[in-house]
Amino acid sequence: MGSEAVNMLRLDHVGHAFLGRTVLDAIALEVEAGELVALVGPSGSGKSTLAHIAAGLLEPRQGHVTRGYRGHAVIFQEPRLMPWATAGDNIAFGLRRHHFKRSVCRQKVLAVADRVALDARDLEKFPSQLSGGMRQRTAIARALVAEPDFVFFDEPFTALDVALKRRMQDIVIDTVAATGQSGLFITHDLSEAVRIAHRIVVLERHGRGIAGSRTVPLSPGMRDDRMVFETVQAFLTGDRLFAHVNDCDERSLA
Ligand SMILES: Nc1ncnc2c1ncn2[C@@H]1O[C@H](COP(=O)(O)OP(=O)(O)OP(=O)(O)O)[C@@H](O)[C@H]1O
Repeated sequence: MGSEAVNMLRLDHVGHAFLGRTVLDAIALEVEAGELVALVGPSGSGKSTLAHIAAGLLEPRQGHVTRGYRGHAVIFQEPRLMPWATAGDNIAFGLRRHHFKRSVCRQKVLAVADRVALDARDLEKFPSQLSGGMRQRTAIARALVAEPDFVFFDEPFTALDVALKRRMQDIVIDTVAATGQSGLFITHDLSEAVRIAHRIVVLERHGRGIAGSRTVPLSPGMRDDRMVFETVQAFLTGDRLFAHVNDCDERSLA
């Protein structure tokens, strides 16, 4: 990123506590235009809390959040679709603030559905008639339909199987490359972070602060499986910053 890069998101001295227990302390974080930053750390280290504060869903106890983007969307781990509306209407909900003509809405819904591999018949179905992956693709389409210039991803693919997870990651990689969108991607999966992000920010072992960050070599679309595997191994075995990333994660204890 050049020196002229614009901050799309900036957190200064952000702190938060729940029930008197400090979860985040003196957090400083920046995301530049066109940059996808992955935030990793063990379970309970405060990743979601940080993302929610950054997205304005939670007011921090201390510090400031500065947002340089025009519009953002949030994609959660669960699709959070309206069960009474079809997939097409759920996606169109993402356009509710824009007051487009019906025909324009329809065009935009079809175009974004195509990007996430949902066809016209899928769009007529209700969430209960869709598979888990289709529901999550619908949620992604709803987030992207209004073409936000910043997206918050809160562990969006954790519940998906490996093949589907990959496909979703490819959609994120392609969208960021094609639109110049920026984003903050929360994940506990270092391989996912290495595959999709420009830069990885690591939270401290017991949360609270940021331990450091690393730029991932090559642009996301250029990384093959071998490169991702070798980079993850190098981070885990040769870089102290990542020494605790897999610790204390209840998902790895199953
Ligand atoms: N609403 C809440 N009330 C009280 N404590 C909370 C609340 N939300 C989160 N916490 C606590 O704050 C800490 C950080 O939680 P957070 O969900 O941000 O971590 P995380 O890194 O995203 O974890 P995971 O990877 O398991 O989702 C945890 O100890 C959690 O129990």
